[in-house]
Amino acid sequence: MALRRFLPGHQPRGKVGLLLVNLGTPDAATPRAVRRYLREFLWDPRMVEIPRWIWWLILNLAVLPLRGGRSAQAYKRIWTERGSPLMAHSLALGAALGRRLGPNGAAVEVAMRYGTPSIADGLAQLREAGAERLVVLPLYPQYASPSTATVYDAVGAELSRWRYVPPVVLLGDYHDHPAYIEAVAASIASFRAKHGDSGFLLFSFHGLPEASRREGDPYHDQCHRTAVLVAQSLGLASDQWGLAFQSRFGRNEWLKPYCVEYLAELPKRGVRAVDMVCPGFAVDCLETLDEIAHENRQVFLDAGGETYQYVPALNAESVHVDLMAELFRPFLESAGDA
Ligand SMILES: C=CC1=C(C)c2cc3[nH]c(cc4nc(cc5[nH]c(cc1n2)c(C)c5CCC(=O)O)C(CCC(=O)O)=C4C)c(C)c3C=C
Ligand SMILES: [Fe+2]
Ligand SMILES: [Fe+2]
Repeated sequence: MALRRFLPGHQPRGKVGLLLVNLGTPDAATPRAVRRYLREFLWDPRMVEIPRWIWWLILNLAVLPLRGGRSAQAYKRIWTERGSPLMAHSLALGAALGRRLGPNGAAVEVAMRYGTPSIADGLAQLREAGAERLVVLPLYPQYASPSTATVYDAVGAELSRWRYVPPVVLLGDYHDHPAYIEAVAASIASFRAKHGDSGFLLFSFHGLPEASRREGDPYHDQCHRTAVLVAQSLGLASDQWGLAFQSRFGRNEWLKPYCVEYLAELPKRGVRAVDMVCPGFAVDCLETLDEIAHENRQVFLDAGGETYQYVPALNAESVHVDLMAELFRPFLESAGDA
């Protein structure tokens, strides 16, 4: 699909519609709702790149029956009065950004790549709000095909059904954007000022199959770059921080080191206290609140660790709203609004 883009030096004026897109999450912490969510999410060809018929069999005969119940238990542990944390934090971030940028002539909507509110709904809401230009931001600081690019697929598929497609900008990663690095560093510094500094900071990023790195996905390198820049900004020496990848899925090799193995090794190196941070997750979700803050804590303590703290994601904190506003600023300015 050819998207009409804003042209340099020829920016159309008028209201801009900003769409924040996150992954999606089950609408209840029940095996049925979790299976429905996983079926849509894991059937995306960018998620699992093996022949479709083989994957169909594995997904429907093994993954969904086995994982539905287990994941539902995990979701139950983190569920809130406002539903799934990923949804609650994403909506709160979108609302706060809307309050911040509304006076600049921007409408803000939040959509999920899988489930609801859908990308189709989000784009339609922006059109209803009178947006004459659209800017889409996948809420993933580091680019990966199964996270960032699949958002582009879905936006393109929806707009291919529109008669009039306004100018659209698809934003990419912001893994080394100074405002992002500053926001992550500030959030770690303020957490440590409040709760104490464990002396070692472990950055944990969602994993990807190792094959995707060989095939040119920049995700691995972008995660490293983010961690180096944040560590530099905090003035950390090389023995005061590390990087690992979590959430391995299936039996194939994924990006290494694996977070659980890294944590189990740390006490053997004499590191018995660790602060965990997951800057690849814009908002807290199952992967941070359950896997990192809960399950991996036990891994570290069982291996001889003593202190384990999790630094929350940026969520809807004002530092995150500032960051989002900064990423969108060039598009507001182009309309003479900011
Ligand atoms: C099938 C393999 C998976 C790939 C590849 C993958 C990439 C990927 N995912 C995120 C962000 C999130 N993933 C989340 C959950 C999650 N991810 C997978 C699998 C792959 N992800 C599964 C099976 C699950 C569900 C968890 C479970 O059942 O145990 C989440 C949290 C969702 C929530 O509801 O809270 C996020 C966020 C990225 C950024 C990414 C590529 C880099
Ligand atoms: Fe994932
Ligand atoms: Fe996980």
